[in-house]
Amino acid sequence: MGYVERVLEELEKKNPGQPEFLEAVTGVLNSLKPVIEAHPEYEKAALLERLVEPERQIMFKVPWVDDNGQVHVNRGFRVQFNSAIGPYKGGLRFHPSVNLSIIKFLGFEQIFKNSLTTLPIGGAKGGSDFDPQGKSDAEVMRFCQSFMTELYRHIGPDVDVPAGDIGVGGREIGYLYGQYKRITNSWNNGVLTGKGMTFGGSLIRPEATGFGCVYYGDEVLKHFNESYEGKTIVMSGYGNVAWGIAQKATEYGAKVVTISGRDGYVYDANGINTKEKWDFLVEIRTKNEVKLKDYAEKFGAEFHPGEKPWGKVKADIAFPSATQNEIDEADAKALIESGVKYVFEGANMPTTPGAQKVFREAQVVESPAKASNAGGVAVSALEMAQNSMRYNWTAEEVDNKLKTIMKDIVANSVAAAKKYNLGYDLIAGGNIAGFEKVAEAMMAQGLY
Ligand SMILES: NC(=O)C1=CN([C@@H]2O[C@H](COP(=O)(O)OP(=O)(O)OC[C@H]3O[C@@H](n4cnc5c(N)ncnc54)[C@H](OP(=O)(O)O)[C@@H]3O)[C@@H](O)[C@H]2O)C=CC1
Ligand SMILES: O=C(O)CCC(=O)C(=O)O
Repeated sequence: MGYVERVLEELEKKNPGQPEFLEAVTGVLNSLKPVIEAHPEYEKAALLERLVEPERQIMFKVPWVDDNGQVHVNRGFRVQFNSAIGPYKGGLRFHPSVNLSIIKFLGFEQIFKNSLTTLPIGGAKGGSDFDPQGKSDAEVMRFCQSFMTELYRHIGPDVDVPAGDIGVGGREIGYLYGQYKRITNSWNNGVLTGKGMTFGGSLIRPEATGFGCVYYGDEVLKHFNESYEGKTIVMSGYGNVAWGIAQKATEYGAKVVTISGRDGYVYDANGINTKEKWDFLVEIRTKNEVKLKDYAEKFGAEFHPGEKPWGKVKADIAFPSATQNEIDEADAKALIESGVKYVFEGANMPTTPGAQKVFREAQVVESPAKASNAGGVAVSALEMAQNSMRYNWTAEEVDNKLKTIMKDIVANSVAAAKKYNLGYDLIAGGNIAGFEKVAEAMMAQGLY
């Protein structure tokens, strides 16, 4: 049994009931095998064992009161996974499915994603099983205040800098940051990223993950002498990530025809291609009374309740942008039959290992989420830089930096795969390029 297999076996024993975490680690470690073989010193230094164990895992209770005076208790998490290359950095997810396995998988992925950005940020993730959907603003505020009343002692501009993820957008970040400031009596270099533009937020951060994903795809398409012009895109989600993808892909000449949520998907044959439609996505996300089916009614599109968008319409490119494991083997086969040749991942780990195998065998080009959705955290790091400088860059300046970062991520991933004779393998290349920097930093910093 090789080093990687032994580490995976031990990991499985130590982490029962954490399928998402095991899935993420297995995917990464298997693709690192050529690197591990080339570096026998890693085994002696137990580098992989140290890499898969979070530096710190914090779990706490979050009591809050609803509008009727009823008290509820949710569970809060922050997993500070790896600080080898910078302060812990990663989003907070508020969603009923949140548990330790999901936060650990996201935190583990974040280590390599943050490394790929080339910026000095370590990996972390946090969140709660609180569901902001259906809650009033006042309830969301009280929950955020209670959550931060514990979290504040574990974060700081040089320690850990949280941001948003599913269920945590500008509103939640505002409430969390307000409570942080109240408790600490300090602006503390912004502490959270994704803040509002009037209190330290960076221009382009709301769009960054989606824009970055489209920029990443553009580089890949160029490699195959193709472009977005005239292509049809199927996409899941309608949130922060999907919103940015719809805008930028439209600007690049493609037509995005689907959005989706927990309750089904919408097919808009005319394309999700106007400011009015993009603004409506924000309304679905932020207003309890507006739902996906209202989009269909308002814009003359089709709503398909209870269904996923995969393989239902002819398309060239898929951007899964909702949640983990949302494309399984059957979905992958359906996507291939519908004509899809490229899958650019907006969501974290949206394809199951079985789906990845199907894509690989059919020579569908797939990006790993940690590379193609790194634009969000990259602009978060630019927000940290602007906050430290007490200065704001223009939207154009931030967007240009984002484009360069995404271009470099593709180039570095391709080069890493080439170095190990793996061909044009964006998944292995992304994992290897992200890992190499972290491994070097861990080896240089001694045992910790
Ligand atoms: N925000 C960011 O900057 C970044 C986000 N990501 C990843 O992108 C993905 C989307 O995040 P984001 O756009 O920020 O989140 P949002 O909360 O803004 O949107 C989430 C979207 O996903 C859908 N969704 C959530 N859970 C499910 C589910 N179980 N089944 C089907 N649809 C679901 C939501 O629909 P509904 O409301 O109906 O559930 C909604 O459309 C996540 O994987 C996140 O980790 C990655 C990098 C950065
Ligand atoms: O902006 C950030 O710090 C984190 C974004 C995020 O959660 C992610 O990249 O998955």
